[in-house]
Amino acid sequence: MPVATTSSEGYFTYEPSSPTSSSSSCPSSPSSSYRRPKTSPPLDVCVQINADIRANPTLNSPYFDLGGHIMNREYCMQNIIYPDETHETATLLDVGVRDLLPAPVPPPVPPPKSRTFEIKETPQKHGLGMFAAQNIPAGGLVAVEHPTVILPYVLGVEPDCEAELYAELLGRLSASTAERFLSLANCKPGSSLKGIMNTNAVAIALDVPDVPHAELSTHRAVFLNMSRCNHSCSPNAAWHYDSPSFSLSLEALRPIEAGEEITVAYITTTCSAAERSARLEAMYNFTCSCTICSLPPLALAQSDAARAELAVFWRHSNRIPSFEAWCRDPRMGDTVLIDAHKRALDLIEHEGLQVLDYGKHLDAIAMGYGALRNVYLFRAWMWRAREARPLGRLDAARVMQKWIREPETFPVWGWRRFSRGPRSS
Ligand SMILES: C[S@@+](CC[C@H](N)C(=O)[O-])C[C@H]1O[C@@H](n2cnc3c(N)ncnc32)[C@H](O)[C@@H]1O
Repeated sequence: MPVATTSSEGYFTYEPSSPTSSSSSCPSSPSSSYRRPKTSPPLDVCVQINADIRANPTLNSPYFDLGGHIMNREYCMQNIIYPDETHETATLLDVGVRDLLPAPVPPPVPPPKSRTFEIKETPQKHGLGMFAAQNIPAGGLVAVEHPTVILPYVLGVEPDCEAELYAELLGRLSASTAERFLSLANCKPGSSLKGIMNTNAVAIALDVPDVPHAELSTHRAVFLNMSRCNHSCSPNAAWHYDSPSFSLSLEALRPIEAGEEITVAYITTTCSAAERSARLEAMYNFTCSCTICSLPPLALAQSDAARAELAVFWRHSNRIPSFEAWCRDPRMGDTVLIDAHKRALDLIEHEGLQVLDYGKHLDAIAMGYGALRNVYLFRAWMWRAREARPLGRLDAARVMQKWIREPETFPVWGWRRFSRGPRSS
């Protein structure tokens, strides 16, 4: 069993303990576990990390307290063994999280039947990237993959310990997998394994125990293929993590042509180009040269304005009424809600931001026409909403198909009773 060395300085120590010290429900290799520190980090470290974590909406942890958090951690390293043994995952997890991993790990979502992507050099010298090997329709599955390495979002150890833990984690992978891992990009050359982890990590949510000072559900996962996706501020694909099958899927947000680069968004795409640039520089050490960021100044300012408008779309309850309020209120125009969603769709399509609630706007427009009992437009927009569903979601597609055939079975059919609009049924 690999044994980690003990750090004598700093606010954390970790020591190997018996591999049988905690039971695992997950099929796995022997584990090594590390107890947590006896002391808290310096106050300034706590204050900074607490502020960052509390302010990060993705982490959903507004009361995060680093001191309490790390005192309650007991990390363990363990490999996940898959039924078909075609993949390996080395994990560094809090034992409470490890015990909640799916057992047995099911196979991932079935991968596409034919080769959908290839990894090759990008013409813009962004290193390697993922490219479509065939035409992929909107909602199509590009790839599906188990993670190779998983670790907590916040690893409460001092830098020396961290480097040792990463090295040990890598040592748990086979030589060929470790070699592929080491060939991944590193945006902070010189920072070795930590740099590779941070450059390539995808945030995934794992189940965490419901206890005080629980581990954050957000974890960092590195993938050998998916982590090759480069960033775009108008991405044509998005990652989806499926917790039960322990796999990450990559789905097309709009049609992708054979040979086109497959891109995802590393950061929030609705902030201004200047903000995006600052974040990408700080986190990934590159200047974005995507089609949007390369626009001339006037067009870039218009893009910023469009994105700012989209960012607050759902927050403007005074400007955009709720569906129920619109259905009840005869003083509101028949198309006020529909027009607002159509405007958002136009902005999304212009900006290439299908990553933002594209399907939700289509659903809302179809719902609006359903409430107005406009059979023709209801069918047309429900068709578009159905087409925008990821291809694998067969249940949703079937239900929508039924509504298209029999509009009066749509749950909110005719809810806006005082409509003066066209009524075709
Ligand atoms: C997760 S890796 C992506 C794959 C990487 N290109 C490779 O060769 O493995 C992230 C790194 O790719 C590069 N990169 C990604 N998107 C980029 C973009 N839009 N413009 C320039 N470089 C980019 C940056 O060096 C970044 O640190």
